[in-house]
Amino acid sequence: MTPPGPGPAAGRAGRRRPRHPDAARLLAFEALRQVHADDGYANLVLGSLLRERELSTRDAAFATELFSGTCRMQGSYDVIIEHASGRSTKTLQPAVLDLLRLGSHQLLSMRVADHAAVGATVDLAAATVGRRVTGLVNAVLRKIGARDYAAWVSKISSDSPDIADSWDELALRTAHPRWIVDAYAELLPVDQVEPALVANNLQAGTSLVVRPGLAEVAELISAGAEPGRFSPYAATISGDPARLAAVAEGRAGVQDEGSQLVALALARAEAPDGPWLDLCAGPGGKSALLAGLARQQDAPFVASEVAPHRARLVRTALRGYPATDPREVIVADGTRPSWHAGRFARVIADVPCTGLGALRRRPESRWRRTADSVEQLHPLQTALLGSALRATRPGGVVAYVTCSPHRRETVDVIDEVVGDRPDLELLDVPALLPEVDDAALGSFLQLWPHRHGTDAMFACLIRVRTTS
Ligand SMILES: C[S@@+](CC[C@H](N)C(=O)[O-])C[C@H]1O[C@@H](n2cnc3c(N)ncnc32)[C@H](O)[C@@H]1O
Repeated sequence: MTPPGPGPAAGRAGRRRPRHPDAARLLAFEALRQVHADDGYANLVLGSLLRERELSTRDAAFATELFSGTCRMQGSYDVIIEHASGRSTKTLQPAVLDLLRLGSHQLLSMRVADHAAVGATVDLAAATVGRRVTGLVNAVLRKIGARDYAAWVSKISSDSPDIADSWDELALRTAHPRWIVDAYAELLPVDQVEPALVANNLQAGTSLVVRPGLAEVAELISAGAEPGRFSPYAATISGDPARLAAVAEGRAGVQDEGSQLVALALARAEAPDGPWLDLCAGPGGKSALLAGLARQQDAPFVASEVAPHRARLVRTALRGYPATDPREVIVADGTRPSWHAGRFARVIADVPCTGLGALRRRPESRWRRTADSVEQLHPLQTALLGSALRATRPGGVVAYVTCSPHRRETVDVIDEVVGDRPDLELLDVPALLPEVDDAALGSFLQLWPHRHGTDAMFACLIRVRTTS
């Protein structure tokens, strides 16, 4: 990628007269400030700034990589910035820290020449924070540029008393907080921990889903998409999916294949006739697939969501289905249901979770979440699963789903809620998805980006027996 930016004079960045910052770096800086100062979501912030600024395709691609990559790598860059500056990042003005992170990403992870990375970041510092910080930014970035990323990791690992073991070194090298490395190490064979972490740093492709009964994969393929790997409803595409008529008309949408597979498993399980329920529906990806699958079985479908604005997104996701009953999408707290116990034949509880399985799509989230987030979510996850089970009729099936592989959000919740209750039976999820290899965690499904190219979705299917 050819970087926008200053010419050779930038090598004397500290002394020369600053230039106007280029539009791509300015956008990346403003987006980063919105994420850090205003708690914005990286994908939403970036999308809205790109729409507002109308950069050229090349500049938009540069700004996207600079911003998203900086968000993803920031914890490791902070360690490098502390070493290079000899001070804690807590003593730096937050906007200056963001400038140093952006400069670090250009120096250590993008193919931007050192003089251009330093010079353009100094220009950005002068235009945004003020000339008084340009000397500091220049000096720190020059030190950082003296080594490549691997050399910084090995220097810090060998110098630092903070780096206690090889997991710490792996955390620094792959830019993950240590608690996430520990969670992965508990879940995976030792030789797969690094590939799994590395996969979180790779760009996820755009995966599409066709709404059953409204479009066929063949239509997407004839418009330039490739067939998906596992799901019969999936296709992948490069470029803007909104250009496809099926997507624009709500007959297809963007959805990771992992999400498709867990919905498919629920639809394939044996269950009595009767209505289906999505207990935690917003923004509606799984609802849109399940609504089509339910229609194929002549089953009524209800999507329930606690947040009104997310319920509106569910309605939008379902807009392709003709004559959708307005009662198909309701706003309700799934832990205090407004429906009778035992009403539904199939229920999906895709509960709020840390999203540790979708880190490749949410660049900032690994640094925002903490080990405490996992504990904080646990009571809601168990309450929602309990509620899903109460909503299910005898013989019916509940899918408990997370886009996190963390044990506390998956197996521990099942153990706690299902335990050895004789009225509940765990179904073999991988057996319902024979097209997917290497995804069995006992009777549960656990997908992984490095194995399946999907998000790390977890799914458990539970049948409510007729008698206890
Ligand atoms: C992981 S997301 C669901 C994703 C969705 N199934 C999809 O595929 O698009 C979890 C959802 O649960 C909702 N939620 C949180 N607490 C809830 C509750 N008590 N009752 C119902 N929904 C809840 C959140 O607002 C969020 O939209």
